[in-house]
Amino acid sequence: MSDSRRNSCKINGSNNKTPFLIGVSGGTASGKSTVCKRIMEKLGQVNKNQSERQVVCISQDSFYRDLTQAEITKAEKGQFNFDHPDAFNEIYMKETLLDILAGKIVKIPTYDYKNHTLRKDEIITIYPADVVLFEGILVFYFPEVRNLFHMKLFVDTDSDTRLARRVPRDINERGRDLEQVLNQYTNFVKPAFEEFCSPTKKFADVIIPRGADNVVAIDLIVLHIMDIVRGQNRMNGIQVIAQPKRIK
Ligand SMILES: Nc1ncnc2c1ncn2[C@@H]1O[C@H](COP(=O)(O)OP(=O)(O)O)[C@@H](O)[C@H]1O
Ligand SMILES: Nc1ccn([C@@H]2O[C@H](COP(=O)(O)O)[C@@H](O)[C@H]2O)c(=O)n1
Repeated sequence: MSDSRRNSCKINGSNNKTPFLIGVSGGTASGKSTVCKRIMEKLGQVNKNQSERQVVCISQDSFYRDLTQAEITKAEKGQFNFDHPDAFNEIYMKETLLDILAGKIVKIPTYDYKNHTLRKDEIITIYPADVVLFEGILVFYFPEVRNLFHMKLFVDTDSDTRLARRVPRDINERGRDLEQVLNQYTNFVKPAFEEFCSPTKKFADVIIPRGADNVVAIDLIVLHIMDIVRGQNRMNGIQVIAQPKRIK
């Protein structure tokens, strides 16, 4: 990220500052969303509505590409590879992040895991924020996306734990059955993690072992975010809710 991109820029006649953009990657069910939630909680953002938030979180799943009918039929049998980079719309992802960095208001569809489609009727509006978290399995895979982040976090949770979390989540929340979840995991999720996601760990600035359980790491990250945002004189509404314990 060049210094010029970090600095204030003039968009639509008003002075907007570039949000601090944080990428959060890690394998499926490693705790990416939970880590983002903890960061937002500690920055006092959770009980605010979207337009008032100074810290917002976006999922890479909103950038899955539209599937053909034949691909949807495969997906319904657990035979479509959602863990391969080709499953994503890289251009839309990059352009959206560039718009966010330019201080524009962006509208992003939510993702419907039951039907394998983007929910164009359920749109999240992202208003200019001080800090934007972008989480997903392959957020560091695409170089032009990766290079946009000011800070890169990798949530490192062992694969047994991740599978043990994914099975009940996919059955209870994503409308899958056990056989489908295990087949998809064995045929696509695990091999793609090893080929595409795990190698991107080397790009991370901070690796968070054990995800949201790692309170020390999350507190340090929150303090760093505070320092950066404060240094840019952009502390409009952020306040730290939980200060880390100091060593006496
Ligand atoms: N530290 C944790 N301890 C226990 N369960 C967790 C923990 N972190 C996440 N989970 C659970 O595991 C599942 C996946 O977590 P999530 O944060 O959504 O992962 P990801 O965003 O990486 O897919 C969710 O059901 C979540 O509640
Ligand atoms: N229609 C879909 C789309 C994605 N997946 C799986 O979701 C995983 C990514 O989300 P996490 O919250 O687990 O990071 C990814 O591993 C895909 O396999 C899906 O099953 N169906």
